[in-house]
Amino acid sequence: MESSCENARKYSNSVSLQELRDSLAGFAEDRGWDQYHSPRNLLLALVGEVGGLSEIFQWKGEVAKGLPNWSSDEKEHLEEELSDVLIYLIRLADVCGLDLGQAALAKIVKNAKKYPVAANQTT
Ligand SMILES: Nc1ccn([C@H]2C[C@H](O)[C@@H](COP(=O)(O)OP(=O)(O)OP(=O)(O)O)O2)c(=O)n1
Repeated sequence: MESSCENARKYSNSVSLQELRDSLAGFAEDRGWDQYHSPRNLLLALVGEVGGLSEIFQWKGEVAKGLPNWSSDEKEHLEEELSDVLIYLIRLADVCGLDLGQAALAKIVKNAKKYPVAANQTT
C-alpha cells in the first residue's frame, strides 16, 4: 500500500488552489455564468456532485486504498466526480469572498490544538 509521501512523489504537477480559482472564475465569466454562480446555487451543485461521487462507491462494499481492482475507466470516472466536487467547492468559496487555502491551513492548526498528538496516541 502506498503512503501519502509515495503518492506525493508520483504526482508530477503541483496545482495551486489560486490557479484553479482563477481558472474557474475565467471559465464562468467567459460563458456569462456568473449570474448563475450564486452561493446557494453553487452549494446545491456541490451537493449534487457529492451524490454522483457517492454513487461510484455505492454497493461496492469496502474499497481498498489505491483502488487495486478498479479499471482505468472506473478510476477516470472517480477523478471526474472528485474534480466536480472540488470545482464547485473552490467556486463557492470564491464567490463568498473567502480564501479557502488560508482557511484550510488555519483549520488544520485548530484541529492540531483540539487533537494533540499525545492524546491521539492513547485512543
Ligand atoms: N452552471 C455550471 C454548469 C457546469 N459547470 C461545470 C462545473 C462542473 O465541473 C461541471 C458540471 O457539469 P454537468 O452539470 O454537465 O455535470 P457532469 O459533468 O457531472 O455531467 P453528468 O451529470 O452528465 O455526468 O461543469 C459550472 O461550473 N457551472
